[in-house]
Amino acid sequence: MLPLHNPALLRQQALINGQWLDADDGQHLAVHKPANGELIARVPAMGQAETRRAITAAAAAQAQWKLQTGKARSVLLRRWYELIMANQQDLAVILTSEQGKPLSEARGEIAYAASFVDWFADEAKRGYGDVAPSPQADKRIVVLKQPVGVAAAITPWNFPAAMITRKAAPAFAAGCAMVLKPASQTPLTALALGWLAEQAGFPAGLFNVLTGSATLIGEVLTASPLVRKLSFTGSTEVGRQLMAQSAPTIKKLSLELGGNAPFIVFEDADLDAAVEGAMVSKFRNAGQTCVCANRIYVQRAVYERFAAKLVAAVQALQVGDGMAPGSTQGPLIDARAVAKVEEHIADALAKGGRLLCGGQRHALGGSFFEPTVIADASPAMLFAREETFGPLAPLFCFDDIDEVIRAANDSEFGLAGYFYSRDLARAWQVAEQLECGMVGINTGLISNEVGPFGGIKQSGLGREGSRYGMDEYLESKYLCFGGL
Ligand SMILES: NC(=O)C1=CN([C@@H]2O[C@H](COP(=O)(O)OP(=O)(O)OC[C@H]3O[C@@H](n4cnc5c(N)ncnc54)[C@H](OP(=O)(O)O)[C@@H]3O)[C@@H](O)[C@H]2O)C=CC1
Ligand SMILES: O=C(O)CCCC(=O)O
Repeated sequence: MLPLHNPALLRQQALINGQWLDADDGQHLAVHKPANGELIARVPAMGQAETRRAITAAAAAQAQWKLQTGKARSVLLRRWYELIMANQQDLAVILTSEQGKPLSEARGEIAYAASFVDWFADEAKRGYGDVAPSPQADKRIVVLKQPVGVAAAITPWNFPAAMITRKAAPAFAAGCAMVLKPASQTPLTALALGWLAEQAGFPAGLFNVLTGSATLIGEVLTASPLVRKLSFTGSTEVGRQLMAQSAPTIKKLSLELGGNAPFIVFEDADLDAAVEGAMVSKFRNAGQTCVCANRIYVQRAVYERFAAKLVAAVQALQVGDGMAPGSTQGPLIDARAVAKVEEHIADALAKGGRLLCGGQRHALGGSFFEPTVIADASPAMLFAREETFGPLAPLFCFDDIDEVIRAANDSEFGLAGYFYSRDLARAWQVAEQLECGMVGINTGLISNEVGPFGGIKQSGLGREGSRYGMDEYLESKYLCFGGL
């Protein structure tokens, strides 16, 4: 039993058209605690028929929802926000139990998730169009913003709350309905958010949460002509596949995919601040974040000093069950994640990497892993190309700015990049030249509801959060008034 003030938040049925349901065939998925493998709950393994019903319900709900004023939609979103924050502790307990991150981080994620609902409760009132000056005297040109229709969302396990609200809140604000398929490892936070939306007064069918087979649900969502928008956060491989599956129905797409963020420390940087930034960027959520620093480049003059300071900070991390007081790094999500970190470490050590700390599975067993730092990293190593998605910080050494920019941009990914420098001219130069959608300058934490989150190259399409986030759920309709 989870220690919840409100046990009703622990839902073990899926939400379709305002009803809490089991799968048609009664099949379930088990949800386990990554910290110790304990069974927490079972959720329905929904399939194709249930997905079709959810889409039909969403289409019916959307036909009414789009007629509401932005102000009316804003009121419901604000209620949802308030309920999420009122239940912050319970939601964090559910999140930590199924995902593993420390409870303090989970509380932070719930507040972060809620911030998108708060933000888009305001934006709901601002679906402005345009009036363009006409090139002909007898015409007037007006652009209306209209909701795209039914939106589907497929979300990952690493941020089980925030990746949902970052999609759902702008969708509802814009006048769309949603069918959500959360990650199978973390469905409970999603279902709890669905229940709170219901408590907030969302009409039946507006927000449907389907747990179950990714391929079966994904196939129906992408094939359906009623679904006009798909927003996905997850691996580049699955994103590419969903993009192909969405091609026959030409859906509007938002894809927030993998990253391989460079984190650059110039010799004029405030080294203590850079270490602090590297810690938050690299080790937040045990390194399982798409915007995590994956390659840390340090200028030669400060390389060893930075390395020593980073190792001291890493050795102060407390690995443990996320529910245990004082834990600052929980377990990795599963054995596959541990195997990937091990593969990257073994590869680096075989190619001349120098292990400064960590490097092993943690004595706690299961999927706990020691936070690790490897020096003398080189471009031949796997982490130079692939995201590790774990608590491994590789340190590359560089001499000059052109060399480091070339190295940083030598990636198929382009999500986030970070650098530390006190030189203003250099800051502009590097910020402009890094090939990525987001740049942290003298900070390792760029995520908030106000900044546009998203990548370039194979890191994806579109932007989430911010004043741009609602555009992803809106179409522009051009009206040409003639004969005036
Ligand atoms: N950009 C990011 O934020 C994330 C990046 N990743 C990267 O991806 C790697 C693998 O993680 P993983 O969890 O496997 O990521 P996936 O991309 O496989 O999973 C993300 C979501 O997509 C769903 N999904 C998986 N396959 C399909 C499919 N064929 N059709 C429709 N939906 C699908 C998953 O469902 P289900 O859980 O049911 O399989 C989940 O809801 C990580 O190591 C990391 O490198 C992972 C998560 C987030
Ligand atoms: O890793 C991700 O999938 C999303 C990034 C979390 C954040 O918003 O910072």
